[in-house]
Amino acid sequence: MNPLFEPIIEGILADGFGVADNFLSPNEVKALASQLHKRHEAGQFRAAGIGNQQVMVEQAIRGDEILWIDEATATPDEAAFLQRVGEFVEYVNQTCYLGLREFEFHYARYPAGTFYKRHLDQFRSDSRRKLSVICYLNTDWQETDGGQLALYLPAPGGKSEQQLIISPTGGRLVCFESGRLEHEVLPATRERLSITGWLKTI
Ligand SMILES: O=C(O)CCC(=O)C(=O)O
Ligand SMILES: [Fe+2]
Repeated sequence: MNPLFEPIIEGILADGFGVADNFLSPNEVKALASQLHKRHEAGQFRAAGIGNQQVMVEQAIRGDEILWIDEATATPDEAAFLQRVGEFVEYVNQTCYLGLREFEFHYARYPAGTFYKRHLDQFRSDSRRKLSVICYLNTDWQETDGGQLALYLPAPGGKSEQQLIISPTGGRLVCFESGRLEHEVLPATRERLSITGWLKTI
């Protein structure tokens, strides 16, 4: 049993989502946030898209900028992050038989005031996306900073759905079934940083 990964798996099996508060250490959070900022200052980020919409339409839906993390150009800290994700994938495959084969991750930077409206992560009809993973890189995040992840949990038996609110606290990892849980990023009053990705089948 892996004490870091097991609670995430148990959460996914029981509730459709799992949370681990110390997936990254405070030092790892700081190192990755600083590399995110360096890459952002170097002009490597692009406005995130949602398909073939116009930019104005897209900004009304999501306001983050992203940069895909490429193994070939990864810094040692980024490589260490991907390595831990790889170990998690292996663990999921041993315990859940989801048949995960690949993963893809990007940095996301939400400038103050931006958000991502309610959506499902398989919107591009990429049904290979099985699990969505988000890891937050925010040091000293306060309740009043906003920017929470809202998960919409379908209630069984036609009862009304439940909204679950999760703060983007540094080091915290959230994982949920991509095709099942609608979710939303609420507006934040300060810059909000994360690494987001998908664990996929072939
Ligand atoms: O950053 C988050 O909390 C969620 C991001 C998200 O939903 C996405 O990138 O698809
Ligand atoms: Fe999403």
